[in-house]
Amino acid sequence: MPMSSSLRLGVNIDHVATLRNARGGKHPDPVRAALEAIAAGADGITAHLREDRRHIRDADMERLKAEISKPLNFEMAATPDMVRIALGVQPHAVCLVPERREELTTEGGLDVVGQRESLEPTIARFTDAGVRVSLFIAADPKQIEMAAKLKAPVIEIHTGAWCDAITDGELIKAENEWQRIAAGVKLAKSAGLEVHAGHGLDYATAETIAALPEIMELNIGYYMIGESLFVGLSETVKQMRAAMDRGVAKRARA
Ligand SMILES: CC(=O)[C@@H](O)[C@H](O)COP(=O)(O)O
Ligand SMILES: NCC(=O)COP(=O)(O)O
Repeated sequence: MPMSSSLRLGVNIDHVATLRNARGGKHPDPVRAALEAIAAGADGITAHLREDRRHIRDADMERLKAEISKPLNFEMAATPDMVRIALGVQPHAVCLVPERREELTTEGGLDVVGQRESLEPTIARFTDAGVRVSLFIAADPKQIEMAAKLKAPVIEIHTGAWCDAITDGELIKAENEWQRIAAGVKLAKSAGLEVHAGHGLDYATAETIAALPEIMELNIGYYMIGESLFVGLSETVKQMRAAMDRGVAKRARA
């Protein structure tokens, strides 16, 4: 079995839809991208149905559910309308994320401490419907402890601040963010949570974070879709998988 079998790669195809929507037509098709990513070795597909529908649309989610052979991770804000849509699609999992309409991208983690009362029944509804719930949170001990109390089986740690600090050359900030992530994933695992991570990852950061033995899944999109313009999506999936393998190999030596 390849080393990376313990670390799943979820490919986020949102930004194929961004490109499609730029001309209002059907090309490029995010479902075709999902099928190609799976053929190249992705373990699952992630797609974010934003309230403003800036990229993925309702019909994309329905087609993804019908056409892909691997688990669909449906990212969404925990609003009543989105809960209704997701329950209709019946994905393998939902990942509850914060959303602000004016943001360029998902800027931070969900405040599960502040939103405890509204999240509790939402998590229960999905759990009762057989849909796994993941909470997209910062690597903050209070948020992680609350996620465990809310009985969500999975958390996804928001890696955006760490990745941005690296890109911006802010080395002290990057190191602080990394220490927070490394401590957070340990705490989460010890609290019984399955730990995923994602946002802003590229080959180098995916390799680094893959070395943390607590992490079971990485969800990666924007960088991969960008890279695929140059080398194709299949090759990008293979290169990302190779980067993750290199990280997982470091687990064994740690
Ligand atoms: C929640 C998350 O990290 C991804 O869905 C990411 O947000 C990709 O979509 P956007 O670029 O629209 O934020
Ligand atoms: N949940 C994170 C995700 O799906 C991908 O984020 P990004 O790689 O597009 O930033």
